[in-house]
Amino acid sequence: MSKEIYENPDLKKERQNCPFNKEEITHLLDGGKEKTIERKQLENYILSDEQLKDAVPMEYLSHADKYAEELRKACLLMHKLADSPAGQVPTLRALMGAGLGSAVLKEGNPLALHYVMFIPALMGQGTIDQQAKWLEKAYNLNMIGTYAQTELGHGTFLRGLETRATYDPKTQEFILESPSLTAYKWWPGSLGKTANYAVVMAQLYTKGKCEGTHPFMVQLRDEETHEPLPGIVNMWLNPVCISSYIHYGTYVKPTNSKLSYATMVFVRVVVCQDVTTNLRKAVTIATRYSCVRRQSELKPGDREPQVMDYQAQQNKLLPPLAATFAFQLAADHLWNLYHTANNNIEQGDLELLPDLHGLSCALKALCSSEAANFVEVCRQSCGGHGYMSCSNFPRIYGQVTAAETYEGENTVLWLQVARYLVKTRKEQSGGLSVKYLIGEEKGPKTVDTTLEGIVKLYRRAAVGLVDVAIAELDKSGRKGEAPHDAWNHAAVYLIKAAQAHARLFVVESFVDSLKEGKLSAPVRTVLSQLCELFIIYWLLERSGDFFLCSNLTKQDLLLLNSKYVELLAAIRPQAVNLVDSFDLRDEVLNSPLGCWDGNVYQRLFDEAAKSPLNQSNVHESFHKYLKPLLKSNL
Ligand SMILES: CCCCCCCCCCC/C=C/C(=O)SCCNC(=O)CCNC(=O)[C@H](O)C(C)(C)COP(=O)(O)OP(=O)(O)OC[C@H]1O[C@@H](n2cnc3c(N)ncnc32)[C@H](O)[C@@H]1OP(=O)(O)O
Ligand SMILES: Cc1cc2nc3c(=O)[nH]c(=O)nc-3n(C[C@H](O)[C@H](O)[C@H](O)COP(=O)(O)OP(=O)(O)OC[C@H]3O[C@@H](n4cnc5c(N)ncnc54)[C@H](O)[C@@H]3O)c2cc1C
Repeated sequence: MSKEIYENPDLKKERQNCPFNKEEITHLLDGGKEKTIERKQLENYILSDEQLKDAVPMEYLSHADKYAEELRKACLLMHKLADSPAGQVPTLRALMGAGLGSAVLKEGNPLALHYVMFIPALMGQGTIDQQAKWLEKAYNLNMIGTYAQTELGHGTFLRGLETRATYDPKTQEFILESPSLTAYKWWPGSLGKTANYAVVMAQLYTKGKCEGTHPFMVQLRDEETHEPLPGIVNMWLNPVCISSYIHYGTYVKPTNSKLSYATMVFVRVVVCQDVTTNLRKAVTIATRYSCVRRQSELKPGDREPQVMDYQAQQNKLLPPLAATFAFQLAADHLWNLYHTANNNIEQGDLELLPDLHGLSCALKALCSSEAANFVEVCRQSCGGHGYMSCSNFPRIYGQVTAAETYEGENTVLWLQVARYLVKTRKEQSGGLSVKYLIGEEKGPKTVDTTLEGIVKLYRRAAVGLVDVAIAELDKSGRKGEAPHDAWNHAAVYLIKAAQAHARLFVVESFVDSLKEGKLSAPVRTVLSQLCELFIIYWLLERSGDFFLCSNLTKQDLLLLNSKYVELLAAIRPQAVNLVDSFDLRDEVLNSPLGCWDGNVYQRLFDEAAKSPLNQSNVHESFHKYLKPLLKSNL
């Protein structure tokens, strides 16, 4: 007789009479029906392998054992690549980030940097000959690389990196050295124990002149023994300059000195998608749990309600739910810009490089910071159980907050965006992502609170805040301040302008995607409600920006607040159906709170029982420490 599949009755009720086709949203998020089929086949292929399952929860292993266990599984995954039903590239993409990969490698993939930074650096900056020499070796895993840029003393200020690569024309070699403790490469993933090669960013010196930071291929460890090569600690020999600009001993300047930063741009684009995947996990866990959890008393004398029925809980969870769609659609637009810009750059056309740099900085900073805030709200919305390690919130939060720092610390990236906006506004130039700075909203500044009217408010705020920042810079200039001082003293305004620019891009991506998308009426309805909820939410959160730059009134704000709470109530009944549409398997969620069947309490209990401390009634430490204390009559 088939085993009855348990489904929490409340979740079961939530799923009845869903007014839209969940699979249609799944296909939209996957990029089409075929992609969904491919993803599910790959998930089955990976998650059915018993050797990839953890014998004990990772949190109970030592640091060294965690590393060894993750490396064991990472290597096993690489062996499985060849037979993957989805092909190598889609499989690698799925295994590197917060999705399928995190279901197997819960503490992180020791080989991630090899694929996410080392190989892209070779592809983006290596010469044809260098690619011929190294790419096949890297793809065949005959070498494991990392991307070593950050030093103990410098991570942000690349022009301040201390590692030097001095070209010796006699031997036609580069001597790499870390001249000081603060020059030691620090932070690069896999550098400690896994990688035997690295792309090292170093200041290139030739003929006594510093030509700025350039990438170098450096062998770190013996390919057989894995022992660090002699002198690897503070003097690295025999590196090779990647995309060498040394031609017969003479340095030839690249067409754009920032092309050596291209790998970072690529990862910033990828990070937007990855933090969105993590946010989707957090929202799914919190939403399902909030429909299983019953607590307190809403109507006196009634049964304890599902906590999702509190407006306060909806206010916590529905904006992040909407954000997962907003960030996904914006990341898709950015990805398309990346491909267009990269294809142009390969033809020598660098025109889109500033747009790509500006937008990738803006979106990486916005998606990572907003996702981090939203993940924490999701964690808090689950009360004490959200605080448990097994809830998976601590791990998700750690991964998303890391993205606020790596690949360019967010504040620094916001200032890069501001630099790009100020320059664009002043030159009335700029391409794709600042089109509205040129064609700013003309006409009366009256406010209408329709979707189109709200988008116009975002445009006014984006342009207006750039103009406020420029006015601050000009005011400082008139007081005789040097440009760098004026820039520093306008930082608060500059960052506000950059953030408003990023939010406008996300809002327009969401609205445009719904306009252009071939969606069924029911899906369009629910996604339009999420879109309107999200853009009103952000407006209410940042109302000061809008008061500063438009004729928004107190009445308008009260009207928008009423619209907001109406939308909370309208979307509430579809919350579980929307997160079900993400189609995230329990193994990917890796949380008793978010499991599809809602069997939360039994799974929490089973997780607690796995703790080593719960394998005996009295831990040995009692006899060593506590018992003597109890007897000591202090
Ligand atoms: C499916 C897979 C999922 C994977 C999941 C993700 C896993 C990710 C793992 C990542 C691990 C982490 C890796 C790292 O952290 S690697 C190290 C990252 N470090 C950084 O990002 C450093 C940040 N700092 C910088 O980028 C630069 O120092 C900074 C831009 C801040 C300043 O550089 P610089 O001082 O040289 O430049 P200026 O500010 O003076 O500007 C000069 C002009 O150059 C333009 N510019 C600057 N950067 C770029 C760029 N990257 N591309 C293009 N153009 C650039 C800038 O706009 C100026 O132009 P104008 O003169 O025209 O204004
Ligand atoms: C999980 C993780 C993985 C990483 N992986 C790698 C890797 O694989 N390879 C690699 O090379 N690096 C890696 N890094 C390092 C990462 O790239 C750096 O930490 C990051 O670039 C920030 O630089 P920093 O640490 O020097 O911070 P700092 O720049 O020292 O930041 C400290 C403070 O100074 C502020 N600040 C700095 N400059 C300015 C400015 N111009 N204006 C205003 N404020 C400023 C910052 O906003 C911040 O508040 C990783 C980091 C993390 C957390």
